[in-house]
Amino acid sequence: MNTDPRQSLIHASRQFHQLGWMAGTAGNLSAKMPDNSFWITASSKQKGKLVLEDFVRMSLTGEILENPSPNNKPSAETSIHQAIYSLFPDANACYHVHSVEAKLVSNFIAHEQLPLPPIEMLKGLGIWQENPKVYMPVFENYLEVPRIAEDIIQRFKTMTPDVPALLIRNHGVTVWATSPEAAENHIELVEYIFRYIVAARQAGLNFQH
Ligand SMILES: CSC[C@@H](O)[C@@H](O)C(=O)COP(=O)(O)O
Ligand SMILES: [Zn+2]
Repeated sequence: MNTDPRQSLIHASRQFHQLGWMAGTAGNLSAKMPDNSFWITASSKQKGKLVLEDFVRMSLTGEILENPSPNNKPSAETSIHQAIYSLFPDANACYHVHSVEAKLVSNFIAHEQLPLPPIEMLKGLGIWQENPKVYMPVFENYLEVPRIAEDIIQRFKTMTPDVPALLIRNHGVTVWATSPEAAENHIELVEYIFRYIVAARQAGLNFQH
């Protein structure tokens, strides 16, 4: 990460908005600067129309370091981005979107792990086994977002997720990666996988591990 990532975040946000994954003000994106601070979308901005002023630069411990517009507040879900950066030091970008499919698949299981289909796309998420049996962690959704962040920290202290992604039930997906471009790729891959899971269920296919 050598430069201001905001243009990459604006580009990704517009793409995701057009795909229906960041409808209205839904979702939030962040990416780190070389000094380990991170730019994150300001809360309640329309995600199809972001401009450079619609971001806040934060420290990893949650202080506002730079705010181009006095009315900006950091994303309501900043604590989740902080949790990801503290757990995964190689993560330089963290993207969170709200697709219909992410919400649907989070309801296909009652427990904490969603089985993923053994499809080729998993390679893009770092899974190179034949017929892999891998899962995506699912967290409960709470109105109080720091409670979700705390659950993420507690669970990932004792287990490493199979893929760099997590679902929040009835809410959306969060991915992390070494760069904004890689995070955009991860979002596209997990959303493809969610669409596949929904379609497989409609077709009566069962790939439970
Ligand atoms: C459309 S409301 C969605 C919010 O509650 C939240 O889940 C979200 O993703 C966006 O919150 P924000 O504070 O704008 O980053
Ligand atoms: Zn959200």
